[in-house]
Amino acid sequence: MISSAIVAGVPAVEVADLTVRYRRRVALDAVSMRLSGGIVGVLGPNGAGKTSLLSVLATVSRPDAGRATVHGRDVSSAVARSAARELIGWLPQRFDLSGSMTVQDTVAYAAWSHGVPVADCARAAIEALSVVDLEERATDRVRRLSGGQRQRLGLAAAIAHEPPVLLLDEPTVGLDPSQRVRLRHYLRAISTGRTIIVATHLIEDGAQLCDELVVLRAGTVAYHGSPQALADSVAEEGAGEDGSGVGGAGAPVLSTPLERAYERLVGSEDAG
Ligand SMILES: Nc1ncnc2c1ncn2[C@@H]1O[C@H](COP(=O)(O)OP(=O)(O)OP(=O)(O)O)[C@@H](O)[C@H]1O
Repeated sequence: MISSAIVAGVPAVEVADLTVRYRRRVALDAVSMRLSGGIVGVLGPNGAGKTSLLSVLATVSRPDAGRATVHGRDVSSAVARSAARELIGWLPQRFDLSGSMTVQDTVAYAAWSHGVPVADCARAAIEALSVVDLEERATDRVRRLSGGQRQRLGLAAAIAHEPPVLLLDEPTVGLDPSQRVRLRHYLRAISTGRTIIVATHLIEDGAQLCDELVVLRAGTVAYHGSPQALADSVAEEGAGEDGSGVGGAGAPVLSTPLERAYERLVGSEDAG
């Protein structure tokens, strides 16, 4: 499905003046961006608008104004939405899995619900499970998996129909450090030819996983560019420091230029 969806010159994701409101609260305020390939980290503190952005792209919610397209398909138009859905893999922040289903059936069902022919679903499930090293658990009931394994199962379910665009909302939350490293490794392994958008409040994800960063602050784009360029924006100012941190007594220790640049953009509320 990846290659057939990609049209030369059409960005994988395009968002123009996207606005999302919840009553009077503005969650996204005329946000615009174009994304084409690689792993994009959408960073920002709590309430910055990350989930609101991903929910619109995932066709889960509709914007109040503006437009969003995935490989040219308008995700907010009733007509184009179902076509867009087949191009998108979506791993929400919280998801329910039936504990009584087997691991393989869970992924096969996800594949079928995204347009994979019934005859191909079992194979698609095993392929997706092998990406996240869960193929040996294929016949186990979901209830027997650990939290980290469930997260990997969620990822397998999101990629089983081989979507060109993956939307992952806080995929590393709740994982221990070694599981976070493992999940990032899986994401890197499947990133070729895809656009993977990872909403996270962990600057560590941005530094270790992402090719590109979009930093949201109060529903607006505070930064869009490479992690390196963001880090460079404060690196020179840090000359003379030993790199061990900033701030006085009681201030958080921010040890890398990227952390310091991010902190400068979003304030001390959440530096990862
Ligand atoms: N269903 C809702 N009803 C009312 N307000 C909401 C709703 N969902 C989100 N909001 C508000 O919209 C703003 C953006 O929320 P959103 O969940 O998109 O941010 P976020 O960056 O994903 O935050 P977090 O890191 O906490 O998940 C916040 O002020 C939030 O309180």
